[in-house]
Order: sequence, then structure tokens, then C-alpha cells
Amino acid sequence: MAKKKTVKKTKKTPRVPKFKKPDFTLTRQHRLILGSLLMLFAIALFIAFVSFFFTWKVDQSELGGVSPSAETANWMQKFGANISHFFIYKGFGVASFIFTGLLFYTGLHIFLDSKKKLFNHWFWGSVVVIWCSIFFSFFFSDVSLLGGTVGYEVNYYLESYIGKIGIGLLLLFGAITYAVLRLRLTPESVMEYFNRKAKDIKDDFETVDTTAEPTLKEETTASETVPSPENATIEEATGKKTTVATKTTEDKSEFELSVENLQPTIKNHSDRTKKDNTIKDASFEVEIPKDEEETTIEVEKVIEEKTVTENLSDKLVKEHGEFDPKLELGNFRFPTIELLKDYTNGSSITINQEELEENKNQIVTTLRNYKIEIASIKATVGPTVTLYEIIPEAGVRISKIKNLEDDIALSLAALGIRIIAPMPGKGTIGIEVPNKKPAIVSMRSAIASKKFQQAEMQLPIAFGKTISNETLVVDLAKMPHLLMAGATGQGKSVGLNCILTSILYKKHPAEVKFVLVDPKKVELTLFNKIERHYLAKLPDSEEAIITDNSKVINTLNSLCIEMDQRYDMLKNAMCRNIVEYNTKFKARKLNPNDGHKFLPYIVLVVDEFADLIMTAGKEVETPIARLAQLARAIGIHLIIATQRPSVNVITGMIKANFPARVAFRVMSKIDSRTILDNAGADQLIGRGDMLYTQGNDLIRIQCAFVDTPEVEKITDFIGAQKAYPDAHILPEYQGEESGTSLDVDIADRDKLFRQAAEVIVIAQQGSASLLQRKLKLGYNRAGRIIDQLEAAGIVGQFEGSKARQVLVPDILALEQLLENEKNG
Ligand SMILES: Nc1ncnc2c1ncn2[C@@H]1O[C@H](COP(=O)(O)OP(=O)(O)OP(=O)(O)O)[C@@H](O)[C@H]1O
Repeated sequence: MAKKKTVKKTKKTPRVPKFKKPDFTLTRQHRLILGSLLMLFAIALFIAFVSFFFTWKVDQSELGGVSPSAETANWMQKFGANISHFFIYKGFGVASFIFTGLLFYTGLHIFLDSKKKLFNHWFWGSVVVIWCSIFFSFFFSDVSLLGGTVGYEVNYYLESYIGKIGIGLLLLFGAITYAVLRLRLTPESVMEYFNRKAKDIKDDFETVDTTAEPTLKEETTASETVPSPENATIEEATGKKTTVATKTTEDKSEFELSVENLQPTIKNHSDRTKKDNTIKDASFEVEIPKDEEETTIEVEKVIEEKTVTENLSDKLVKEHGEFDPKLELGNFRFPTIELLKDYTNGSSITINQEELEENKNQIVTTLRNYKIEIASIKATVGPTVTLYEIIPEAGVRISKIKNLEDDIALSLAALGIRIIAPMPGKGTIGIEVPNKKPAIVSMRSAIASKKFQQAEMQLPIAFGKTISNETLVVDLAKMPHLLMAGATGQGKSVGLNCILTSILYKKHPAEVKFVLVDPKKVELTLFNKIERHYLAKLPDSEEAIITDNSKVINTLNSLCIEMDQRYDMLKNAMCRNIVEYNTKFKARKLNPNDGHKFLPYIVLVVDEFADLIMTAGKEVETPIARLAQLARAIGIHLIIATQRPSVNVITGMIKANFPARVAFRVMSKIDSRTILDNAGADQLIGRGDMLYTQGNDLIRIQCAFVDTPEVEKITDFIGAQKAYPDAHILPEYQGEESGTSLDVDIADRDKLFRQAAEVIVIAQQGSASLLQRKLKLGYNRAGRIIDQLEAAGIVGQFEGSKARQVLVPDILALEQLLENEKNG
């Protein structure tokens, strides 16, 4: 007999409440209040200080306490009189005004929640207050209000130690220290400032000069004859080089005279100030050659580069806010939960105690028949199956229980029993037994679950419920591609609808686009209604949903082009993945004029993949494998569903790139191994019962059920709303000419056909590379011409690495052949 063991729950020790640190950080409201209080206080202080200078004499007697009730003359009454007396008279004199400034600045700082440091302002402000106080007391010792008591006392004290000269030098030292440390002045920077100012004035002057009258002569060309000074040519080069040719003379005196004549023009210029003229005259003396020789002075103007301190993207964000990809369909409304049916009728999974007891007894007796004793058993009731977790007595081999799978199934008279031995991470053995009355997991409950609603994922999918009744929400973007298999009628199409519906409930049309391949032509047709919202298609195609296998190849190759383009965009933007890229784009750091745009996710759904592989083979497998290997970073995700999970459909290359897999019920263990690398899918019970893996553990899930009428309601709801003008257009793909159609029409021949034929016949060598060299053609065009030559009977068939045979012996024969062709 099995010993009964009672497992006692260990009592948790009550937690000792931790000491919580008081939080001194100010909230926004606190800051607004405190900030404005300080600013208003500063204003009050300022008013009090100003009025103090007019009223202090009157008020001082009041402050003395002779008649405390009497009115004060200060504009801020007693408060003003007292505080001004304290700061100005007893304190720092007129320099106290600096405190009002500091106080106001501090208030503003708090009000605006500025991140700048305040300490520096207060430190240097206080230094200036003390310095001013000493300074004023030193120079205006008889005006007590200017320096205040502090200034007076300090002066008095210092005078006895270092004398008046010492104080003067000390003040000077203080001023220098302040200039160097606070204002960061150096002799160089001061000099530079003055030089720049002088240059600016000079530049202004030159500008006025050149625009006003063409008078200044910096370069004289003696050889040229110019009729009069009025016809003088002024050349303004980049460096503002002014070249004026005046009347040429051999006579020096006349030359000088013409300059002399020019001077008064400047002097008398109406707008010019006297100061300007002086500077200009001075420059004349410098620049105009006094001797006979031709002298050219070319002064290149130094153009100072302006530094841009403001970041353009910050400015754009400040002006327009972050880029919002959803703006075009700003009023888009997500489908409501009411569109989905509630299959549970309000009641959740019911626990049938009798059934539980019965199954437990069956398990215990079956195992006991095989001499396996159980230490404890625990049941978790899921929507379609119940998990019995058993802990066998010490010494029982796990493999022994695993081998009894069929026997337990037989004794429980139930299909779909799965034994998980051991349960990963639990130290128990799990036996999953289907419920007699399975509950439907409605899509409504999955969408309404908190887990899904709060999911911060790129492409969230609410798959259904686990055995412990938790909604499984996974991110397709993290998978990053999904392989789905299951025998016919086991819930694959419902599974695909469940994925698409989940995304429709969470993602705006601007954020995701679907490329749907549906060879069965019926499963995904409903999504046609949301073509202009959510679907992507090739430029020349009528319907977005692809039902023709031959078009799939073009679409897949087009997606490969899209992938390459996106990689280029990411490279140019120096981003590693689509999330970084889109974040940067939204922050207006990428210029749309450089080809940047917001990138929506693209989800490619291929139903009946086996069918596709059978008809198109490698042509489909290669782009699928390419996309699966590379597309994850740029936001293209693949969902591939198939009925037949055989190895020639799900090849090694595809499997390696699809770590996330879903298996509905399959017919054999081999199929289960092909899809999951594990047995188990053959023991599922169908109707949405599925196993999900993302590369590690297998999770049994009851897929959420969404029926066709529900999908129709959702697509109707979305389809009725304002849409984009067209579906999302994928890049154009120029399919290679399929095969070599040897009956090429004469009219379709290449323009260089005849020339090429001559080259080939003369050389008696039928190779495309010869044409490439002689006629300077690209590889594809040369190949096409060779095909046309073959069709015309000029060269023989393709013979692998050997050059083709030339069937026409000479040019004469060629001409005859082409002539016959024309007539015939
Ligand atoms: N999650 C589910 N919950 C309840 N019933 C389901 C679920 N999924 C599927 N079924 C039932 O199974 C039937 C078949 O499902 P579905 O059409 O998805 O199968 P399929 O695998 O796509 O088949 P085929 O490959 O032939 O298209 C559905 O009509 C529904 O009655």
C-alpha cells in the first residue's frame, strides 16, 4: 500500500517592513508653487529695496521702536523697511540688489525645472556682493547706503592692517580674479575681441564703399584703356576683392590726380559719417601705391565660419513634435472587443471533480499494475486537457513510466495522452489527459486578457491558453519567424487567423503590413477588405492576396529587394535594427530627403507551403531562406504553414532559421519529429490543441478560437474606415525570362542581333563572352542574343562549359539564311 504523505506548506516568515527612505524630490506641482513663491518674493524685495532709498530716513526712526504701530513709509510697509534695513543698511549696501536677482533666478530655475547648477551663481553672486560692498565703502565712505555696514567694517578693519593702498590693490586683485575665473577673460581673448570689432567696422566700411560708388582702386592695369572712371569695372570675387580700373595714363601725376578726384566723392557721400571717412582716408594712404610701379594688393577676406550650436533635429522636434507615422490615418479606430464572440457564455473552465477522481484512480491503479508506486499526485485543469503531475516513490525509473504511455491511454480509454517525463524544472512526471468536455478558448478572452492588453511588444500574438489557464502572449518580432504544421482540419487556419487578429487589435496600419499568400484561395480572402489599410503588394498586381504560385516567386524576390534596401537605410542611419531606426526617424534625426522613411513591420504569411515548394521548388526556397536568415533585424517576419511537414518541404535550411514552431495534431511521430524535433504532436487531440516551442521547452496550448464570421466583422470594421490610397507597394522585381523560349519572334530580336550573328560567324565561336567583349554588352543581354541566335539556327545548343557550335560556315551563308527568314 502506498504510504500517504502529507506535504506541509512551509510557513513564510512575515516580512519585516523595510525602512523607507524619505523622498525629497519635488513634484511638478511643488516646483511650480515654490518657484513662483521665490520669484514673487524677489520682486517684493526689489520694490522694498528701491523704496528704501527714498524712505529710509523716515523709517529708521520707526524701526528704532519709538512708536511701533506708526505707519512706515516704505512701499512694502514694515516688511520692506525691516528687510531693506537689514540688507542695505546693516548688510551690503546697494550690492544687496544682486540678492534679489539671484533669488528671482532661483525661483525661475525651480519653476522651469531647469537642470543647470545653481551653486555657481550663488557663490559668485555673493563674492560680487562683498566686493561691491567693500568697493563702495572704500570710494564713497561718506554715503553709508552704498557700501552698507559690512563694507564699512571690513574697510575699517583692513585699513589698519594694509592701509588704503593695500585695499585698493586688494580690490583690483579681486576684480582680476573674477574676470579670469568667472568671465574667463585672458589678454588674448580681449585682444581678439578688439581686433574683431575693428575688422567688423572695416568690413562694414568696405561694403558701403563698394555698393555706394565704384571708387576704390586697389589694382591698376596700365595696359588696358578704359574710357572714363564711370565705366570702371568692379569685380567682386569671393574674397571681396575689389578691382577697379581707372583711366590709364602714362603720366604719374594724372594717375594721382584721378585718385585725388575720387577722395572727395567719398568724403561727400551723404550717408557717410565723419568717422567713416577718416578710416577710409587712412586706408587710402595705405593701399594706394605712391610709386610708379604697378602694384596689386589682393586682400582675401577671411570668412569666419559660423558654428551651429543648435541641433537641427532638436529644433524640428521642438517646432513640430516627434514624427507621428499614424498621423495620416489619425482617426483610425482599433476594432472593439464586442466584435468577437464569447464562447464561454461567461463561465470559465469547470472542474469536474468526479472526472478528476476517476482519472486519478485509473492512473494510480495502472501504474500499480506495473509495480510503480506513487508518492503524490496533483492535478491542473486546463481548457482541453488536465495535467496530472505525479511524484513516484524513490527508486522508480522514469523510462519505465514513459514506456507505459500506451497502457495508461488504454486504461483511461482516452486519446491524446501525453507523458512528460520529467517535467522540465519541476521534478515531477506529467501526464496530460484530455477533458471529457473541452472548453473553447475564445479569441475574445485572449484579446481581453491583461497580459495581451498590457503587452509592450512589437508584434504581440495572443495564441491561446496554457494548461494552467494563462494566456500565452508572444512577440512575433522576437521569434523571429514561425513555422506551423498540422494535419488537415486540426486548426491551422484558425491559428493563422488568431495571429492576424491579434496584430490587428494591437497595431496601427502605419506600423505593420501583411503579405498574404493563400494558394487555397479561401482562407485569407476576408483580409482583402483591409487591403488599403494593412496589406502590401507588388506594384503591378491587382489583388493584394496572392493566390497564384507563380506570383509568389516575384513577391518573395521583391521582399528580398525590400530587405536589401532597408539594410542600406539602416547602414546609412547607423542603426542596428528597425526599432533603433524608427526611433531615430521619429526623433527627426533622419532626413526624408535622403531616402529615409518610417518602416512598418512586414509579416509574410504563407499558407500551404508544401504546395508551393512542390510547384516552385528552389525558386521559392532560396528567397525564403534568405529572408529567414537576414530579415529579422529589418522587420520582415515570416509565418509559414503547411499540412505536410515532410523533410522535403521543411528542409534543413528552412528549419534552421525557424526556431519558433507550432504543431497542431499530426498523423505520425515522424511528422511530429520533423516539425518539433520531438514526439508529441501526434498525441494531440486536434481542434486547436497545439504544441508551441521557441527553441527550448514545448508548451501545450489550446489555440484561441476565432471563427470566420468574427474575422469578417473585424475586417468590415476596419475596411469601413478611411484608408490609404493604395496598399503598401513593395519594390518592383523584374523576373528573369523564364526558361529559354527558342521560338523567339523575329520582331522581338535584339537590335544588335545581326551584328552579333556576324561576329559569331566570323569568329566561328558561339560564346556569350565573345559578344560581351566585341559588342560591349552586359552578360544578360549577350545571353539573350545567344538564345536568339540558337532559335534562328545560327548556333547550336548549350553544351555546358564548351562554346556552342556555330552552324553557319561563313558570312555569305548567314546573309542567305537571314534573307530566307525574311521572305519565309
Ligand atoms: N482553437 C480551436 N478551438 C476550437 N475548435 C477549433 C479550433 N481550431 C479549429 N477548431 C475546429 O476545427 C475545425 C477545422 O479548423 P481549421 O479550418 O483551422 O483546420 P485546418 O487545419 O486549417 O484545416 P485545413 O488544413 O484543411 O484548412 C474548425 O472549423 C473548428 O471547428
